[in-house]
Amino acid sequence: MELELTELTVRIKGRALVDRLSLRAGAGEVVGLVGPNGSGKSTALRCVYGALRPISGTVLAGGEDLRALPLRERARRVAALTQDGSVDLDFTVEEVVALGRAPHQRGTQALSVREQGLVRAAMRRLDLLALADRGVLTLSGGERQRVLVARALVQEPEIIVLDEPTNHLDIRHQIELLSLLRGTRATVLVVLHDLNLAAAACDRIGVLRGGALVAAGTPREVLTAELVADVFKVAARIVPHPETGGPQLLYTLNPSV
Ligand SMILES: Nc1ncnc2c1ncn2[C@@H]1O[C@H](COP(=O)(O)OP(=O)(O)OP(=O)(O)O)[C@@H](O)[C@H]1O
Repeated sequence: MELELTELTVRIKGRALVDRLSLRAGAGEVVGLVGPNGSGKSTALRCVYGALRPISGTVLAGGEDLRALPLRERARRVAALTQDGSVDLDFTVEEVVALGRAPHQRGTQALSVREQGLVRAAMRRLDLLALADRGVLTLSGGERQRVLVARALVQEPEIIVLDEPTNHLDIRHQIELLSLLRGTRATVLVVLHDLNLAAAACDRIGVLRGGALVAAGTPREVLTAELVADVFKVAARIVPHPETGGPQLLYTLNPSV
């Protein structure tokens, strides 16, 4: 399902945190949102999953204004993995993953056999089967993050938005998560800080600075040494990945900082 942000603006106390942002993710595309700290990435995502109301602009999912949809319908279409997606109650891993079915259920009905299969499959994909009966409050940060990703998959959304989902994950699980996002049929909008992972995982990338989109296109079009120096204030050499040909950034530490 296509996701389209049009002229999205969020203003707080006269300051535009997001400034006329227009960005489109075609059905099944993985689109990355990158930018320095405070550039408005999380704020833009909050508008998509409905936690924040922009002062102007629209978020269309499959051509329909998300804000006009009933909450349940919105939850069926869009799954969000947020920065503040903590789990406060001491449910087990399996119970939290199963909560992903909530938007599809009526009342307190038990999960169907198919739904139980979805929960098991998501736990398997996120390497959680061995933790199924553990209380989520006892998990490490990375394990908990994987539980939240599994819950989002179980929701079977058309669109997944994720705010720095690789936070807390070791390198194996970062790569597995991004591979999984590439493998899902859902449309993905993902905020990433690691530009090399963004280059590898995304069909297209949007770059935010001061709330405004300053570049958008394929990783190869967007991730140039000039843009990285201009937006991130970092000198990087861009080399082609030996297997994929995609851009990879090499940095040199600056000992005088
Ligand atoms: N409720 C608020 N009131 C005032 N300023 C806010 C509020 N929420 C966010 N901001 C400011 O808006 C700007 C954008 O914040 P946002 O969290 O969207 O940035 P980000 O690009 O996701 O940053 P990071 O990479 O650090 O996660 C920041 O300067 C932030 O301090």
